[in-house]
Amino acid sequence: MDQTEVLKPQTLQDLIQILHEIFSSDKVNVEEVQTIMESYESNPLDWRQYAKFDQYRYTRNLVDEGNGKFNLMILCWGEGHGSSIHDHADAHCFMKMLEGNLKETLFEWPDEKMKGEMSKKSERILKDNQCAYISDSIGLHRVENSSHTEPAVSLHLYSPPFNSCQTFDQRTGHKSKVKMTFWSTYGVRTPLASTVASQENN
Ligand SMILES: N[C@@H](CS(=O)O)C(=O)O
Ligand SMILES: [Fe+2]
Repeated sequence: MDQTEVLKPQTLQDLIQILHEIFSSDKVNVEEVQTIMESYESNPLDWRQYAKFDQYRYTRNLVDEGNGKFNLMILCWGEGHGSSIHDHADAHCFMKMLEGNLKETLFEWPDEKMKGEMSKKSERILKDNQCAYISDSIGLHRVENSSHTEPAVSLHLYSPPFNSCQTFDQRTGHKSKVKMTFWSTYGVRTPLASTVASQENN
């Protein structure tokens, strides 16, 4: 057993340091990462500086760039917020609950030749400190905070990092490529002006 497998991170900073050690090797052991992420007991004092919500949709807030090996981010889900059905660009995706609950619905990849309703594989509720794992070989998912009264906060690790993915229309299976952005980086809100300006220049 590696040393990292027996360490329990006491803080988010601790967890980040352990993740750096794990990912410095070329082979990722999915179970090891999942166990370490699950063993961190969420303390809002560790992460509240990153937890920035939007009124209309879930936000993605970058916490650490993992020496180029992974992106670690905090996602903030207001009441009723949810994602589209999407893939994960051939990356490993770990998703740990920091606060509240999220519903994850798994879907099969649609058959390119056959249009029609996408098939649901399963669904589950992710709760306190639980860490889920998904990759494109497992399938596609939609994530939702179905609570009308409680927000939810989750910690996501993607390796290798990516900034676009595909989203899918549940009724037809039709896919589109979307760019993903950060609402904040290292606790600082992404300037809106820079995005607007660069779009105007194109
Ligand atoms: N993969 C999604 C979040 S989730 O629904 O798993 C994202 O990075 O925005
Ligand atoms: Fe996802």
